[in-house]
Amino acid sequence: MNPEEQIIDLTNRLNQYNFQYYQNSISEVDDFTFDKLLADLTALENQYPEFRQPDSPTARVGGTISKEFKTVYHRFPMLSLGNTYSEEDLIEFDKRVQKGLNGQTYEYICELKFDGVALSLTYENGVLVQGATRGDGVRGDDITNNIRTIRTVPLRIGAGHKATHTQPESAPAVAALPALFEVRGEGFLPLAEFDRINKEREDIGEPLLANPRNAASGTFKQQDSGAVAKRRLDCYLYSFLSDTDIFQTHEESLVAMNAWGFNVSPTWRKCTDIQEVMAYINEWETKRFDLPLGTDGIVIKVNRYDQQRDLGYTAKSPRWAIAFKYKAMAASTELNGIQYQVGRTGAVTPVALLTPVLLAGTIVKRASLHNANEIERLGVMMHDTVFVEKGGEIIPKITGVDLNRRTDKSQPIVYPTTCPACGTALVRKEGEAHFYCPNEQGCPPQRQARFEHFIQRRAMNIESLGEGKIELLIDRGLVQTPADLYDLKATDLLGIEKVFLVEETGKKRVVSFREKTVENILTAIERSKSQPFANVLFGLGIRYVGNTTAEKLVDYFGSMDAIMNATQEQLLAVPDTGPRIAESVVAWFGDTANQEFVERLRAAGLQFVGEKKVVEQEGDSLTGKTFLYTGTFANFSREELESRIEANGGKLLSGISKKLNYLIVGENAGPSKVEKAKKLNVPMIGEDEFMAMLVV
Ligand SMILES: NC(=O)c1ccc[n+]([C@@H]2O[C@H](COP(=O)([O-])OP(=O)(O)OC[C@H]3O[C@@H](n4cnc5c(N)ncnc54)[C@H](O)[C@@H]3O)[C@@H](O)[C@H]2O)c1
Ligand SMILES: [Zn+2]
Repeated sequence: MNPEEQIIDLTNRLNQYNFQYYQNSISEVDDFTFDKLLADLTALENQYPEFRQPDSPTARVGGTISKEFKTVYHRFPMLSLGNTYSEEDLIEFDKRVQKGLNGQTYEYICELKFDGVALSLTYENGVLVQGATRGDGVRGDDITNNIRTIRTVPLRIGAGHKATHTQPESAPAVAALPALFEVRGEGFLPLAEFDRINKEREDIGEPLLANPRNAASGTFKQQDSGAVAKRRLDCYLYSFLSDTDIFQTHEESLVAMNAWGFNVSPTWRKCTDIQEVMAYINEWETKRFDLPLGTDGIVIKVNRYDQQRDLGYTAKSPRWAIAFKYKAMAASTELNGIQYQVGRTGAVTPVALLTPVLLAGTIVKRASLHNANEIERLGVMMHDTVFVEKGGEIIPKITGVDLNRRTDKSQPIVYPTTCPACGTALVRKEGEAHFYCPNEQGCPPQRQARFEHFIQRRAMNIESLGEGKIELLIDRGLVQTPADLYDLKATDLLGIEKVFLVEETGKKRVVSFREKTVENILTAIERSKSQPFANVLFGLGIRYVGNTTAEKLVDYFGSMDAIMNATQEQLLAVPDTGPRIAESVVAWFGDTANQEFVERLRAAGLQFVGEKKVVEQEGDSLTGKTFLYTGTFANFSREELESRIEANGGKLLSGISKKLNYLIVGENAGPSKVEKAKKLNVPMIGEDEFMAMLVV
């Protein structure tokens, strides 16, 4: 390729990566590769400015705005940051700052570079009035409703908010706040929350989220803020902007924001020279893994605002700041074996067993390999030397094979064709990454996991049976299915015990049923009979039926019998229920073993009817008509709108199809829905027209 072709090629590739990253929350390459390509393009453009493309990613903030949200213009542009992976570049940056400031003294503030999504929050008279994404830097998406779900974001400043941590310096009083100001920060999904969501997804058979950053970005872009609230997003604020300057330095603004109740990470530090910056970088290289969120580097900012102004901006980023990015922590070690774990839904997950190696401060012995495709993609063989990396995630992953160190010892990995636990031939459905053991009733790990699912707090809440006790009951033949729990008697349990060998530590652990334990367990089992129906439905362990779906099904159908007898068609009418869920529910209740299981639970006295907000029939003016809505309404909340539709005999559909009779269009309607409705000639009505239909 000649330089021009190279420039065009790089421009197109980077624009495509940007599009996937910002629009679809997908990383097609890792950040290091992306940054390297961008640096290559910058160098080429400097050398051959005549070939530079008008849509070059080197001069623009990478994001875009989306059609689903209202577009808002930023009062102050939201820029990117220059970045580097090397200390030499940092020294260069420091020299540029020194030169730019003509010999004045200066200080830096170092902060962690939080790996999430840039957010801008606008406050008017102390009240949060707008929350937006960075978008293309000039315009962003208005995601105020989603940002309001973040508990640490104050909706009003000054009213009863406390600093998240104490700082020695004194901060200005809230009274000093200008009537209009903006704070900026990084929205993120805490690692523990990311883990929790993925466990839950694994539990109900959903594909796992790739990493916390992309998960956060995807979550902020969801239309349903109720769903957003369920993922406990968080946000660290790191910048304050207003028309009138109330601070002289960045440091003052951090201290004040914290004092006013904004969530400011306490990890920042003032550094008087670049050596101190280096020390900060070294200190946080491994310490950052103890933080509750993913970080990918540190940000260095000139402290004084007047000096920031003197240094100014490029088209894309401030000259007074730079990001130093850590290369992903990698280590190489030998792959000794693969453990194939069978989950509750029968999905087989390979886990790599490694020669223990030190990585980012912890000893790593296991790494995730996801599925058979991943093994193939990596081209990894048994006894290969592999690279393990710790990125934003908690579990390290294998990122590649050191082919230079492959020897005759390396053996192809033969993916099992039968279940490692029960020997049944594995199956793989079209379009699925996992192999499954279809022996749902008889496969021991599946059975065990079904119990664990059933007893969890959000299902039947019999957690006193956790930690090896279920295993023991199964072992002794006391229970086969969770329904058997309801037949247990004190005399069955008293005195049984088992000694487990804990693999990790090599120590023994005794699980025994003493009098007190037995009493607790039986009480919890008895109490579980009054757990709400939605918990029971979730506890059944139907694939794809998580908590939220269970609640929606219960709200819609009201009883177990109605759900058992529902056709796919009827299930599809439940809000947010697609064909995948509908099929899975019908298939599950069609199985005779499952039917018997359900009947035994009924006999045991579990709740089979929803504490239904019984929709009181108001009339039948909407009978036979189907509805869907988009946007927000002056007279109804979403819930009210839904119940009014039902109360008047109408049906809510989950998506736009030819079957839809009316799309009710509110304020801030989703343009994609409107477009689709137009395409399919679905009549669109406003709130007033809908209200008129109710009265008829
Ligand atoms: N893998 C991919 O396909 C892909 C594609 C596009 C972008 N990217 C990654 O994203 C980067 C570009 O994104 P960018 O333009 O947002 O730049 P950036 O993420 O490197 O830096 C700017 C951002 O840093 C964030 N930030 C975190 N902590 C901060 C702090 N303490 N102070 C100030 N800002 C802080 C802010 O959100 C800010 O917008 C690339 O360098 C690349 O690493 C990756
Ligand atoms: Zn099996």
